[in-house]
Amino acid sequence: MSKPTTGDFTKTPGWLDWYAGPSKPRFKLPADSVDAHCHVFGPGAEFPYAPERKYTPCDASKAQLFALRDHLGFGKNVIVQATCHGADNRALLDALRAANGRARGVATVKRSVSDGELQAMHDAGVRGVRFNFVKRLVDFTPKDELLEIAGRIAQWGWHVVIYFEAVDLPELWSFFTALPGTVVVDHMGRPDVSKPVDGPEFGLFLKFMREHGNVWSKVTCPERLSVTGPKALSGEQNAYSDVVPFARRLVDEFPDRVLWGTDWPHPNLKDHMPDDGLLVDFIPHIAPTPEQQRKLLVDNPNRLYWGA
Ligand SMILES: O=C(O)c1cc(C(=O)O)oc(=O)c1
Repeated sequence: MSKPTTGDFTKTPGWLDWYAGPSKPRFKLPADSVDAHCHVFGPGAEFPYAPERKYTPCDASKAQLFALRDHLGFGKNVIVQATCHGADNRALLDALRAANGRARGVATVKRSVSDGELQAMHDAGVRGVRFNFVKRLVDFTPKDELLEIAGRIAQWGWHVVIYFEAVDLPELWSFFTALPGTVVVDHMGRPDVSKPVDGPEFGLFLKFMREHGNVWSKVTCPERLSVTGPKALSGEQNAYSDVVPFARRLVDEFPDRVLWGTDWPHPNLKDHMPDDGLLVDFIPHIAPTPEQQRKLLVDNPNRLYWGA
């Protein structure tokens, strides 16, 4: 793979670039596996970062993403609009159009988006919108605007992706449970994995999924959630073992409503950048059986994003 570039923008101080030269995973992904959470950044010279962004990344182009897909052994990608592009979805749409049907997208839109723009996004492969409640990433959007968007996108059969911190779930509960259609949670609702998996915080998330059959979860981002590691570097085959019980609980209890993705190029990591090959080797720890692996990597994402 090529190396990350800086483009015309100055990166946020301390920015960690994606890992160049990831290892080949030992875990062999089933045929037609989907990396169901990843991003493209710019390149900034072609697709400028949004003025309202909270960070400036290194570039992470569609060609680099597709090279990683092929290297790791995925068949397809779901590309999620990154907050550094705000509601300007041009980089996302460009990547989707270049993917020859091998990528779907999740966009970020404002109330001012027209039906014609939504249709063009659908034609390019967008199948959802992302609502972000992580305060370090976005400014607040009024809930009535989000509900209006959620109502409009239903015409195209799209779903809503939500990103929030576990501590904020109680306050967001009534809004989330009022959302129509399928709702996909990013990164397991960001549990504090130093708390018990059977404790009240993760218990509330489990209740959310148990009581609402329309709610799915990405069992992603161990590199973000882990407190004690070990890190996915230097050939480590048991990376992020403190995150395993949380992800495994979701895969065990909701095998038909979980998705997995790399989260490449891993925005805003502070401590280290994982080797994406070793991240793939995390999968059999959270989905030990071939049936769980097939649902997580093949059946669920293909059903949700390709209608298969
Ligand atoms: O935790 C994060 O910093 C993060 C940021 C973004 C984004 O900026 O879109 O997306 C993610 O999935 C995770």
